[in-house]
Amino acid sequence: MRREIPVRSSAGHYPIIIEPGLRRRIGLILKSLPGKRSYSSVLIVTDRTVEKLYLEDVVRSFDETPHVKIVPAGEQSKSFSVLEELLEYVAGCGLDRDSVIIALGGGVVGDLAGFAAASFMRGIDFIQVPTTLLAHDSSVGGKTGINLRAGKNLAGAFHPPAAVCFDPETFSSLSKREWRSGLAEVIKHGLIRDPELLSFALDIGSFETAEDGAAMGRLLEQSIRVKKEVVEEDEKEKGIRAYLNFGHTLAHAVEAEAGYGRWTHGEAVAAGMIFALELSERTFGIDLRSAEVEASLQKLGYDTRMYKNLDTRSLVERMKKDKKSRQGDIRFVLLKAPCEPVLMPVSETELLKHL
Ligand SMILES: O=C(O)C(=O)C[C@@H](O)[C@H](O)[C@H](O)COP(=O)(O)O
Repeated sequence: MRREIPVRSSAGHYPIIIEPGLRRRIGLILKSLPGKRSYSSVLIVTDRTVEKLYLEDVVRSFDETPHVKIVPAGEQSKSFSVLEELLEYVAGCGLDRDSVIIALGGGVVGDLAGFAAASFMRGIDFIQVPTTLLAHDSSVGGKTGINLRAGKNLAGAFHPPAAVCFDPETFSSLSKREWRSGLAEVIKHGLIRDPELLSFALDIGSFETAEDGAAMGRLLEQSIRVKKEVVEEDEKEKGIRAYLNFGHTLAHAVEAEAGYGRWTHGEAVAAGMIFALELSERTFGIDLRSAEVEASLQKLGYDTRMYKNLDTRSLVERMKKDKKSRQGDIRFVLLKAPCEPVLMPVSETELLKHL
Protein backbone atom coordinates (compact mmCIF):
# COMPACT_ATOMS: atom_id res chain seq x y z
CA MET A 1 0.00 0.00 0.00
CA ARG A 2 1.24 3.49 -0.86
CA ARG A 3 1.61 6.12 1.86
CA GLU A 4 2.47 9.75 1.25
CA ILE A 5 3.53 12.22 3.93
CA PRO A 6 4.10 15.83 2.85
CA VAL A 7 6.87 17.80 4.57
CA ARG A 8 6.86 21.61 4.62
CA SER A 9 10.26 23.20 4.03
CA SER A 10 11.77 26.55 3.06
CA ALA A 11 11.70 25.32 -0.54
CA GLY A 12 7.98 24.47 -0.46
CA HIS A 13 6.66 20.98 0.21
CA TYR A 14 8.29 17.66 -0.59
CA PRO A 15 6.65 14.25 -0.38
CA ILE A 16 7.84 11.27 1.60
CA ILE A 17 6.50 8.29 -0.32
CA ILE A 18 6.46 4.83 1.21
CA GLU A 19 5.55 2.03 -1.18
CA PRO A 20 6.75 -1.55 -1.64
CA GLY A 21 8.55 -1.91 -4.97
CA LEU A 22 8.96 1.87 -5.36
CA ARG A 23 12.60 1.51 -6.45
CA ARG A 24 11.30 0.22 -9.78
CA ARG A 25 9.25 3.37 -10.32
CA ILE A 26 11.68 6.16 -9.41
CA GLY A 27 11.79 7.40 -13.02
CA LEU A 28 8.00 7.80 -13.00
CA ILE A 29 8.01 9.47 -9.59
CA LEU A 30 10.41 12.11 -10.88
CA LYS A 31 8.04 12.96 -13.71
CA SER A 32 5.12 13.30 -11.31
CA LEU A 33 6.73 15.59 -8.71
CA PRO A 34 4.50 18.64 -8.24
CA GLY A 35 5.77 21.84 -9.82
CA LYS A 36 8.79 20.16 -11.43
CA ARG A 37 9.75 20.52 -15.06
CA SER A 38 11.48 17.49 -16.53
CA TYR A 39 15.09 17.06 -15.44
CA SER A 40 17.83 17.62 -18.02
CA SER A 41 20.11 14.92 -16.56
CA VAL A 42 19.90 12.38 -13.78
CA LEU A 43 22.84 11.09 -11.72
CA ILE A 44 22.42 8.21 -9.29
CA VAL A 45 24.89 8.06 -6.40
CA THR A 46 25.08 4.76 -4.58
CA ASP A 47 27.63 2.58 -2.79
CA ARG A 48 29.21 -0.73 -3.70
CA THR A 49 26.84 -2.75 -1.49
CA VAL A 50 23.59 -1.17 -2.69
CA GLU A 51 24.81 -1.18 -6.30
CA LYS A 52 24.70 -4.98 -6.35
CA LEU A 53 21.23 -5.12 -4.81
CA TYR A 54 19.10 -2.34 -6.21
CA LEU A 55 20.90 -0.15 -8.76
CA GLU A 56 19.65 -2.03 -11.81
CA ASP A 57 16.02 -1.74 -10.67
CA VAL A 58 16.35 2.02 -10.30
CA VAL A 59 18.28 2.52 -13.56
CA ARG A 60 15.63 0.56 -15.48
CA SER A 61 12.89 2.83 -14.19
CA PHE A 62 14.19 5.61 -16.48
CA ASP A 63 13.51 5.99 -20.20
CA GLU A 64 17.06 7.24 -20.73
CA THR A 65 19.98 5.59 -18.91
CA PRO A 66 21.04 7.87 -16.05
CA HIS A 67 24.63 8.63 -15.04
CA VAL A 68 25.86 6.55 -12.10
CA LYS A 69 28.56 7.17 -9.51
CA ILE A 70 29.52 4.40 -7.09
CA VAL A 71 31.27 5.38 -3.87
CA PRO A 72 32.84 3.04 -1.30
CA ALA A 73 30.41 1.73 1.34
CA GLY A 74 30.83 3.10 4.86
CA GLU A 75 31.29 6.27 6.85
CA GLN A 76 34.72 6.89 5.25
CA SER A 77 32.89 8.12 2.17
CA LYS A 78 31.68 11.18 4.07
CA SER A 79 35.03 12.82 3.35
CA PHE A 80 36.43 15.71 1.30
CA SER A 81 38.28 13.35 -1.03
CA VAL A 82 35.13 11.39 -1.96
CA LEU A 83 33.05 14.59 -2.18
CA GLU A 84 35.65 16.15 -4.48
CA GLU A 85 35.71 13.10 -6.74
CA LEU A 86 31.91 13.11 -6.82
CA LEU A 87 31.63 16.80 -7.65
CA GLU A 88 34.22 16.48 -10.44
CA TYR A 89 32.20 13.57 -11.79
CA VAL A 90 28.98 15.60 -11.61
CA ALA A 91 30.63 18.40 -13.58
CA GLY A 92 32.19 15.94 -16.02
CA CYS A 93 28.76 14.42 -16.76
CA GLY A 94 27.53 17.87 -17.72
CA LEU A 95 24.84 18.22 -15.05
CA ASP A 96 23.31 21.67 -14.89
CA ARG A 97 20.81 23.53 -12.73
CA ASP A 98 17.94 21.54 -14.22
CA SER A 99 19.54 18.23 -13.28
CA VAL A 100 18.88 15.99 -10.33
CA ILE A 101 21.02 13.77 -8.11
CA ILE A 102 19.47 10.62 -6.69
CA ALA A 103 20.92 9.31 -3.43
CA LEU A 104 20.29 5.54 -3.44
CA GLY A 105 21.45 4.00 -0.18
CA GLY A 106 21.81 4.61 3.53
CA GLY A 107 22.62 7.71 5.53
CA VAL A 108 26.19 8.03 4.26
CA VAL A 109 25.15 8.12 0.61
CA GLY A 110 22.26 10.48 1.42
CA ASP A 111 24.45 12.92 3.37
CA LEU A 112 27.24 12.87 0.78
CA ALA A 113 25.08 13.05 -2.36
CA GLY A 114 22.88 15.67 -0.69
CA PHE A 115 25.90 17.84 0.08
CA ALA A 116 27.13 17.44 -3.51
CA ALA A 117 23.67 18.57 -4.71
CA ALA A 118 23.69 21.47 -2.24
CA SER A 119 27.08 22.71 -3.45
CA PHE A 120 27.08 21.98 -7.19
CA MET A 121 26.23 25.24 -8.97
CA ARG A 122 25.13 26.41 -5.47
CA GLY A 123 22.31 23.93 -5.34
CA ILE A 124 20.53 21.50 -7.62
CA ASP A 125 17.66 19.12 -6.83
CA PHE A 126 18.20 15.81 -5.13
CA ILE A 127 16.00 12.86 -4.29
CA GLN A 128 16.54 10.58 -1.33
CA VAL A 129 15.94 6.89 -1.95
CA PRO A 130 16.83 5.43 1.46
CA THR A 131 17.52 1.70 1.62
CA THR A 132 18.09 1.42 5.39
CA LEU A 133 15.94 1.99 8.45
CA LEU A 134 18.60 4.36 9.79
CA ALA A 135 18.13 6.60 6.77
CA HIS A 136 14.47 7.22 7.70
CA ASP A 137 16.01 9.79 10.01
CA SER A 138 18.80 11.25 7.89
CA SER A 139 16.76 11.45 4.68
CA VAL A 140 14.10 13.73 6.15
CA GLY A 141 14.83 17.33 7.12
CA GLY A 142 17.49 18.39 4.64
CA LYS A 143 20.67 17.96 6.68
CA THR A 144 23.52 17.03 4.34
CA GLY A 145 27.24 16.91 4.97
CA ILE A 146 30.54 15.16 5.50
CA ASN A 147 32.85 14.53 8.47
CA LEU A 148 36.01 16.46 9.29
CA ARG A 149 38.97 15.12 11.28
CA ALA A 150 37.71 17.37 14.07
CA GLY A 151 34.29 15.73 14.17
CA LYS A 152 31.22 14.27 12.60
CA ASN A 153 29.11 16.24 10.10
CA LEU A 154 31.13 19.41 10.69
CA ALA A 155 30.92 20.50 7.04
CA GLY A 156 27.51 20.53 5.40
CA ALA A 157 24.42 22.41 4.39
CA PHE A 158 20.68 22.42 4.92
CA HIS A 159 19.32 21.39 1.53
CA PRO A 160 15.83 19.88 1.52
CA PRO A 161 15.33 16.97 -0.90
CA ALA A 162 12.76 17.25 -3.70
CA ALA A 163 11.31 13.90 -2.55
CA VAL A 164 12.07 11.00 -0.23
CA CYS A 165 11.16 7.61 -1.71
CA PHE A 166 11.07 4.57 0.58
CA ASP A 167 10.80 1.09 -0.78
CA PRO A 168 10.42 -1.00 2.40
CA GLU A 169 11.30 -4.12 0.39
CA THR A 170 14.92 -2.93 0.47
CA PHE A 171 14.99 -3.38 4.25
CA SER A 172 14.93 -7.16 3.73
CA SER A 173 18.62 -7.07 2.86
CA LEU A 174 19.63 -5.36 6.12
CA SER A 175 21.86 -7.19 8.56
CA LYS A 176 20.91 -7.39 12.22
CA ARG A 177 23.53 -4.73 12.92
CA GLU A 178 21.98 -2.37 10.38
CA TRP A 179 18.53 -2.96 11.90
CA ARG A 180 20.01 -2.18 15.29
CA SER A 181 21.50 1.02 13.94
CA GLY A 182 18.18 2.21 12.54
CA LEU A 183 16.07 1.20 15.51
CA ALA A 184 18.16 3.41 17.79
CA GLU A 185 16.87 6.51 15.97
CA VAL A 186 13.29 5.22 16.22
CA ILE A 187 13.78 4.80 19.98
CA LYS A 188 15.24 8.30 20.14
CA HIS A 189 12.13 9.73 18.48
CA GLY A 190 10.08 7.81 21.05
CA LEU A 191 12.10 9.11 23.98
CA ILE A 192 11.90 12.76 22.97
CA ARG A 193 8.32 12.92 21.70
CA ASP A 194 6.25 9.76 21.38
CA PRO A 195 5.80 7.45 24.41
CA GLU A 196 3.67 5.01 22.41
CA LEU A 197 6.35 4.64 19.75
CA LEU A 198 8.92 4.17 22.52
CA SER A 199 7.04 1.26 24.11
CA PHE A 200 6.39 -0.33 20.73
CA ALA A 201 10.05 -0.07 19.66
CA LEU A 202 11.45 -1.27 22.98
CA ASP A 203 9.05 -4.23 23.08
CA ILE A 204 9.83 -5.28 19.53
CA GLY A 205 11.79 -8.14 21.09
CA SER A 206 13.77 -9.18 18.04
CA PHE A 207 14.79 -7.87 14.66
CA GLU A 208 12.92 -10.74 13.04
CA THR A 209 9.73 -9.23 14.49
CA ALA A 210 10.74 -5.77 13.28
CA GLU A 211 11.11 -7.14 9.77
CA ASP A 212 7.50 -8.21 9.77
CA GLY A 213 5.68 -5.89 7.35
CA ALA A 214 3.10 -4.45 9.74
CA ALA A 215 5.53 -3.84 12.60
CA MET A 216 8.10 -2.29 10.32
CA GLY A 217 5.52 -0.08 8.64
CA ARG A 218 4.42 1.22 12.02
CA LEU A 219 7.98 1.85 13.25
CA LEU A 220 8.88 3.63 10.04
CA GLU A 221 5.80 5.78 9.68
CA GLN A 222 5.45 6.81 13.30
CA SER A 223 9.13 7.67 13.53
CA ILE A 224 9.04 9.67 10.30
CA ARG A 225 6.05 11.61 11.64
CA VAL A 226 8.03 12.70 14.72
CA LYS A 227 10.89 13.83 12.52
CA LYS A 228 8.52 15.66 10.15
CA GLU A 229 6.83 17.56 12.97
CA VAL A 230 10.15 18.76 14.37
CA VAL A 231 11.82 19.80 11.11
CA GLU A 232 8.68 21.56 9.90
CA GLU A 233 8.72 23.70 13.02
CA ASP A 234 12.47 24.37 13.00
CA GLU A 235 14.16 23.52 9.72
CA LYS A 236 17.51 25.21 10.40
CA GLU A 237 17.98 24.10 14.01
CA LYS A 238 17.47 27.45 15.68
CA GLY A 239 15.54 25.81 18.51
CA ILE A 240 13.69 22.54 18.97
CA ARG A 241 15.45 20.69 16.13
CA ALA A 242 18.44 20.35 18.48
CA TYR A 243 16.30 17.88 20.47
CA LEU A 244 16.73 15.42 17.60
CA ASN A 245 20.34 15.33 18.77
CA PHE A 246 19.36 13.46 21.94
CA GLY A 247 22.12 10.88 22.55
CA HIS A 248 24.26 12.32 19.76
CA THR A 249 26.68 14.47 21.78
CA LEU A 250 28.42 11.41 23.18
CA ALA A 251 27.62 9.27 20.10
CA HIS A 252 29.44 11.54 17.65
CA ALA A 253 32.45 11.72 19.99
CA VAL A 254 32.48 7.91 20.29
CA GLU A 255 32.26 7.40 16.52
CA ALA A 256 35.16 9.78 15.87
CA GLU A 257 37.29 8.59 18.78
CA ALA A 258 36.85 4.86 18.07
CA GLY A 259 37.37 5.48 14.33
CA TYR A 260 34.42 5.92 11.95
CA GLY A 261 32.86 2.55 11.19
CA ARG A 262 34.02 0.81 14.40
CA TRP A 263 30.54 1.35 15.83
CA THR A 264 27.51 2.02 13.67
CA HIS A 265 25.85 5.40 14.16
CA GLY A 266 22.85 3.83 15.88
CA GLU A 267 24.98 1.72 18.20
CA ALA A 268 26.77 4.86 19.33
CA VAL A 269 23.46 6.73 19.66
CA ALA A 270 22.02 3.95 21.86
CA ALA A 271 24.95 4.29 24.30
CA GLY A 272 24.69 8.08 24.09
CA MET A 273 20.98 7.97 24.94
CA ILE A 274 21.53 5.88 28.08
CA PHE A 275 24.27 8.28 29.15
CA ALA A 276 21.95 11.25 28.50
CA LEU A 277 19.06 9.57 30.33
CA GLU A 278 21.22 8.97 33.42
CA LEU A 279 22.55 12.52 33.22
CA SER A 280 18.95 13.77 33.06
CA GLU A 281 17.95 11.69 36.08
CA ARG A 282 20.83 13.11 38.15
CA THR A 283 20.27 16.67 36.95
CA PHE A 284 16.53 16.80 37.57
CA GLY A 285 16.26 14.22 40.37
CA ILE A 286 13.66 12.22 38.44
CA ASP A 287 13.19 8.62 37.37
CA LEU A 288 13.20 8.16 33.60
CA ARG A 289 13.46 4.37 33.78
CA SER A 290 16.94 4.48 32.33
CA ALA A 291 17.76 1.03 33.75
CA GLU A 292 14.67 -0.45 32.07
CA VAL A 293 15.43 1.24 28.74
CA GLU A 294 19.03 0.02 28.97
CA ALA A 295 17.92 -3.55 29.70
CA SER A 296 15.63 -3.50 26.63
CA LEU A 297 18.46 -2.15 24.47
CA GLN A 298 20.86 -4.79 25.76
CA LYS A 299 18.29 -7.48 25.00
CA LEU A 300 18.34 -6.26 21.40
CA GLY A 301 22.14 -6.61 21.39
CA TYR A 302 23.28 -3.00 21.93
CA ASP A 303 26.51 -2.48 23.89
CA THR A 304 25.41 0.53 25.91
CA ARG A 305 28.75 1.06 27.66
CA MET A 306 31.23 0.71 24.83
CA TYR A 307 32.59 4.21 25.49
CA LYS A 308 34.13 2.92 28.73
CA ASN A 309 37.04 1.56 26.63
CA LEU A 310 37.77 4.97 25.11
CA ASP A 311 39.91 7.77 26.47
CA THR A 312 37.62 9.92 28.63
CA ARG A 313 39.51 13.16 28.17
CA SER A 314 39.57 12.76 24.39
CA LEU A 315 35.81 12.16 24.38
CA VAL A 316 35.28 15.39 26.33
CA GLU A 317 37.58 17.32 23.98
CA ARG A 318 35.61 15.99 21.02
CA MET A 319 32.30 16.97 22.63
CA LYS A 320 33.57 20.55 22.90
CA LYS A 321 33.62 20.65 19.08
CA ASP A 322 30.00 19.49 18.84
CA LYS A 323 27.77 21.88 16.89
CA LYS A 324 25.63 22.47 19.99
CA SER A 325 28.63 23.75 22.02
CA ARG A 326 28.90 27.47 22.67
CA GLN A 327 32.25 29.09 23.52
CA GLY A 328 33.66 25.71 24.56
CA ASP A 329 30.70 24.89 26.83
CA ILE A 330 29.38 21.43 26.11
CA ARG A 331 25.61 21.30 25.80
CA PHE A 332 23.54 18.14 26.03
CA VAL A 333 19.94 17.41 25.15
CA LEU A 334 18.46 16.13 28.43
CA LEU A 335 14.93 15.16 29.42
CA LYS A 336 13.41 17.16 32.27
CA ALA A 337 10.47 14.73 32.20
CA PRO A 338 9.48 11.90 29.83
CA CYS A 339 9.28 13.36 26.28
CA GLU A 340 10.25 16.85 27.51
CA PRO A 341 13.68 17.62 26.10
CA VAL A 342 15.83 20.62 27.04
CA LEU A 343 19.22 21.79 25.82
CA MET A 344 21.56 22.42 28.76
CA PRO A 345 25.23 23.05 29.48
CA VAL A 346 26.92 20.17 31.29
CA SER A 347 30.18 20.67 33.18
CA GLU A 348 33.36 18.83 32.24
CA THR A 349 33.66 17.66 35.85
CA GLU A 350 30.26 15.98 35.63
CA LEU A 351 31.17 14.33 32.34
CA LEU A 352 34.60 13.16 33.50
CA LYS A 353 33.04 11.66 36.61
CA HIS A 354 30.52 9.54 34.72
CA LEU A 355 32.13 8.61 31.41
O1 LIG B 1 17.97 15.86 11.85
C1 LIG B 1 18.51 16.26 12.87
O2 LIG B 1 18.50 17.44 13.21
C2 LIG B 1 19.23 15.34 13.75
O3 LIG B 1 19.92 15.74 14.66
C3 LIG B 1 19.05 13.88 13.49
C4 LIG B 1 20.22 13.03 13.88
O4 LIG B 1 19.69 11.80 14.29
C5 LIG B 1 21.16 12.78 12.73
O5 LIG B 1 22.13 11.83 13.10
C6 LIG B 1 21.84 14.03 12.23
O6 LIG B 1 22.53 13.75 11.06
C7 LIG B 1 22.82 14.61 13.20
O7 LIG B 1 23.01 15.90 12.83
P1 LIG B 1 24.15 16.83 13.42
O8 LIG B 1 23.71 18.20 13.12
O9 LIG B 1 24.27 16.55 14.88
O10 LIG B 1 25.38 16.45 12.72
